[in-house]
Amino acid sequence: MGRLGVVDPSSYSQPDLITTEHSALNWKVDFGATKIQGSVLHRFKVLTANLDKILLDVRDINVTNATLLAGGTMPSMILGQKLTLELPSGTAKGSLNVRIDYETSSSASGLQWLNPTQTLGKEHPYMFSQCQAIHARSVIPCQDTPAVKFTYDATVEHPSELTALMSALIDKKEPGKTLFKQEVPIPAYLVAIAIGKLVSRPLGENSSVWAEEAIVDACAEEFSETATMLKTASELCGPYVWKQYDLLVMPPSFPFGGMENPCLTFVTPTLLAGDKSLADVVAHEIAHSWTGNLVTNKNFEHFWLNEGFTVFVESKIVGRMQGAKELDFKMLSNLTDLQECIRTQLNKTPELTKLVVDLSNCGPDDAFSSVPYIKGSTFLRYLEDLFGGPTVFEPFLRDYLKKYAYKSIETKDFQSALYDYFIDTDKKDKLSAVDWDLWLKSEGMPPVIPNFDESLANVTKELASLWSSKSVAELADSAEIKKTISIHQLIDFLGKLIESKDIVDLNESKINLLESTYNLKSSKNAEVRFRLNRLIIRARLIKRLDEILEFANSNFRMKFCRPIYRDLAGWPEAKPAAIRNFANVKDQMMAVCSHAIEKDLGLK
Ligand SMILES: CC/C=C\C/C=C\C[C@@H](O)/C=C/C=C/C=C\[C@@H](O)CCCC(=O)O
Ligand SMILES: [Zn+2]
Repeated sequence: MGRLGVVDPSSYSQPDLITTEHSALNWKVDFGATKIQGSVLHRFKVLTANLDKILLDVRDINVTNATLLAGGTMPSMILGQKLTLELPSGTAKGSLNVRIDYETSSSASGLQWLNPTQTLGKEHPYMFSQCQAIHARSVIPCQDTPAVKFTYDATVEHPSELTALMSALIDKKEPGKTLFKQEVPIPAYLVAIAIGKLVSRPLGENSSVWAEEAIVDACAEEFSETATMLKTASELCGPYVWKQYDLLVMPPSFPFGGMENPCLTFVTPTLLAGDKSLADVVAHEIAHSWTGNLVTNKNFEHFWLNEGFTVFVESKIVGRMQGAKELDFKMLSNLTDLQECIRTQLNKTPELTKLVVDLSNCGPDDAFSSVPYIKGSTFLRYLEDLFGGPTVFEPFLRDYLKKYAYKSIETKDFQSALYDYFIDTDKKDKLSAVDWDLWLKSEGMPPVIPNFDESLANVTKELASLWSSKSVAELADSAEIKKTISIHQLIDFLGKLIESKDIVDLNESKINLLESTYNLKSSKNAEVRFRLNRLIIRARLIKRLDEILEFANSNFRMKFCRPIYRDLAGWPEAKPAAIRNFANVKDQMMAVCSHAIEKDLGLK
């Protein structure tokens, strides 16, 4: 790929020379052709005199016409990975409007189209977008870089029996046409749309949950803590500027746990555990309303500024609601997952275990892992402890968020915020204690593990060591395994067991004992089912392969299906069936997911 731009290696669009201020979208959503047809009218601000061309990011977009509205001649276009709009010589600094007529491809990487049979209601089609990191360019010819933030409005024509939602406020609703407005500037990756047979239930004053009718009441119950989470987050981070906070519970093919689309978080239905135990993903997405959506990474090399901060705030929300021990347990549990990710997903690309990565020759989707999330939040907790704990660090966090709200920043901006805040205080000696290079540039696990409260994690550590070191007969006699543990401890314990180097007697009887001891067979919790399936694979129980594949087909959240396929790829007896299964279902996956699994299965 090479280093394309100084500001963002993943974009052609030269945000140092020109920036988008506002985009007006006019879309006809064609479910028959699985395409969006229409136009975008960009209002650009030209930052340099005599700019000769505008470069926009595009992927699989068919541009039919482009018009410079503010004088000048018709630009010519060269389509490819970049759309070049040539400007008349002598173009001055200032405002410039360009309208582009276009249609998306039916295989646009940022869109998914479901036919009625793939929905719960089975009667109506559904479509949705997922633009992070750089898929907005398959939906809109645009400056697809988080260095550029713009407001947008949209007029969307769609089948009148369906509801259209966007990452914006609804401005007007007519039969078959919905108008939207996002008045807070956002990066292109936060433009989002979903259209389906959707209904809503209220969650709070400015908050509702949307889903298909069959599950909407269960969703309202599962996410009933949303308003409390929002309030807690605002107390921590400052005023909530987006006016509305809605959740949309997506079809199972949604590839992520949640996506922080402004005004309308998208969440996976795999959070519906029936006991609110997985609702911390909502706390995470709410936290993004500040960390990520208001203060945004300038490019995806600094993704930890979005995700590390978000996990840090998420864990504080959880801590405020469930107590300090739960907070620390969550941070420690995350470290178990990070260990697994470094050992498996990133074992051939250790450079991607750095907090700040080099994306000159790597697409953001390929670099994605839990490192920015967990190493990033561990770094912030380390800094919090170093500077004197939450009473000192939380006021700094608010100051940082206020200082960079509405901006796009790099890691050095965070460094300077920390220096500016503490340099004239009695904490200034702590600034020189931070080994920035060690934290930002070294590979592997975090260089320092903070002093977390280990009381909840010790229980799971002991259980994992018991289950890995004892035989089935010894375990059956042990009183230890009969002790009650929380659902979060169960998830963490299973994760630790997966991470155990040796598991004595890992066979059918041990899996049976595990299942009966913790009622795993009846568990609706996707995190539990995911880990259990991985243990069944590790136990090489070939007769349970159908069950494993059934789980892999029940949702296409990459966090779950990728490790399952990776594990199956390492099991020669099961690999052919895994490949066959993948071939049967891959068309139901988003491109980001099917491409990743092709790699996991060694098909690419
Ligand atoms: C260092 C990595 C650089 C760039 C990666 C950025 C984006 C990659 C892309 O694949 C999109 C990611 C979107 C993530 C959305 C939500 C996550 O928080 C979900 C985490 C996993 C899960 O819970 O399912
Ligand atoms: Zn996130």
